[in-house]
Parts: sequence; C-alpha cells; structure tokens
Amino acid sequence: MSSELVISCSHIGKAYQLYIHRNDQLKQALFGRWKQFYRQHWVLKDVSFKVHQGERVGIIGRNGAGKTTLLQIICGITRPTVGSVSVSGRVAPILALGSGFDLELTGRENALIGGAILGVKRSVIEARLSDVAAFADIGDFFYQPLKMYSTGMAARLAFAVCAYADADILIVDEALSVGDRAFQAKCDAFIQEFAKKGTILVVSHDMKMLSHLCDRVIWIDDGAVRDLGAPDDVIDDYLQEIEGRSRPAKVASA
Ligand SMILES: Nc1ncnc2c1ncn2[C@@H]1O[C@H](COP(=O)(O)OP(=O)(O)OP(=O)(O)O)[C@@H](O)[C@H]1O
Repeated sequence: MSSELVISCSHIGKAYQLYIHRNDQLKQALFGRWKQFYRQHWVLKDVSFKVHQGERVGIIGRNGAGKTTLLQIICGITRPTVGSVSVSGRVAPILALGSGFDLELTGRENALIGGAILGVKRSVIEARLSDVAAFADIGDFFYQPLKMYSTGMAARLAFAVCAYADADILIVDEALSVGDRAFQAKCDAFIQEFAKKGTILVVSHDMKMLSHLCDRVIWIDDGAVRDLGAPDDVIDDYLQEIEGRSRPAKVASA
C-alpha cells in the first residue's frame, strides 16, 4: 500500500426527501416556499474515512444500512447532502455502470458508451471490444439489445467493460453474486490480479470473500461508521451482533 490518498470522505451525510401522501410532491412544487410537505430521511450520517492507493477495503452492514448510497456518492452518481468527498484516479463502478445501460442498444453499443463514460478513448475501446466480448462470454447476445439480457448477462457485460477500462479504483457492489460459478471464478481471478496494483472498494454480504480479499473492513450501521479495522475483527463483531454468535476461535499457525 502506498501513502497516496485516493478516496477521502469527510463528514458525509445524505438525506432523501420522503413524501408521505401522493400529492405532497406536487404541493411542494406549488407551495414549497411557505410550507414543507416532505420529511428528511437521513440515509447517511457523518461518515468519514480515507482509502490509500492499493488498499482493498470492504464495506459491510445490514440491508438498508447505506452502503450502496455511500458507493454512489464516491462514484459521483449522487451528491452528499452535507460533507465532502474527494477521489483521485479513474473509477470503475461495476454495478452502477450496468444499471446505466440503455436497454434499446446492443451489448456492443453499450460497451462503447460504457467505456466512454469511464473515460476510455473511443479508439482504445474499439480495439478492446473483442476482449470485452470474450470476458463477458455471452456469445451472440453481445450484438443483441440489452432488453433481451438476463440480469446475470447484463452484469457480465458491465464487469467486462470495467475490466478493460484501465481503472485505478474498482468499485464492486454485490455485482459478483449475480453471475454463475464459472463467471464468479473469472471475476475473482480478475480482482486478485487487479488488487496487486489497484484500489478496491467492495460492498458484500460474503464475509468469507471479504476476509480473504480486504486489508480493512468498514461496518456501516444505520448510516454511520460503526467500526473500521482489520477484516476478521470487524466481521466477527458484525456477525456477533446480527447472528448473536461468534465465529470459531482462530488456531494460531506454527
Ligand atoms: N433514491 C432514494 N430515495 C429515497 N430513499 C432511498 C433512495 N435510495 C436509497 N434510499 C434509502 O436509503 C437507505 C439505504 O439504502 P442503500 O441501498 O444505501 O442500503 P444498503 O446498505 O446498500 O442495503 P442492501 O444491503 O440491502 O443493498 C434505504 O433505507 C433506502 O430505502
């Protein structure tokens, strides 16, 4: 790990506007100057942490804790309501890229656009299209509109585009869980290779994978950092809380 800071989150908070009644959004638009028709729903509250170049950082937490929202802020998909985030380097957000695909365009066309969104030159993406298609391994579907894809096929394409985007920071949000075993193995191999030089931020409920891959784990609980530290320590505490049990004690190696 180098000492170069690549991600810095400082006192991030994110609130969504919750409208309780059907017409409240319209009322807000018409009469919002005089009265507020929504309530603030704080999804993230005062989250701060730093990631250095080459680190592999896992993010864990219960459903709805705010993990995806945090990744979306780091990727620039949504803005924090308060606080600041700075990111240096090219970010490849695997799941977010896939969710932005155009269903009417083919896999090939989406790969071209996706690469451009990630900041890769058109000529470079074009030269890599056959590699992207081979990595995605979806056969002739590569030339079919996305609306014909299964969820897993779209995730394969998104992963393949990110794999050939010369990213500095890979953002993985449970993207791996939708692929079949063979594809998961391919992604694992890619991530292991990427981890030798790049920075990885991964959200997952797969504690075994996080324990093997990560240098540090952040536990997000109710929109705040509950714990941050060595993977096994944080994971143990998390599992103990959600399952009311601890993992077997580790046997010291000789
Ligand atoms: N666009 C939105 N508008 C309103 N609320 C939202 C929006 N996006 C997310 N939320 C809310 O923010 C909270 C956190 O969601 P988020 O997807 O970040 O959780 P998560 O920790 O990734 O959960 P999971 O493990 O289930 O994927 C949830 O209560 C969710 O309903």
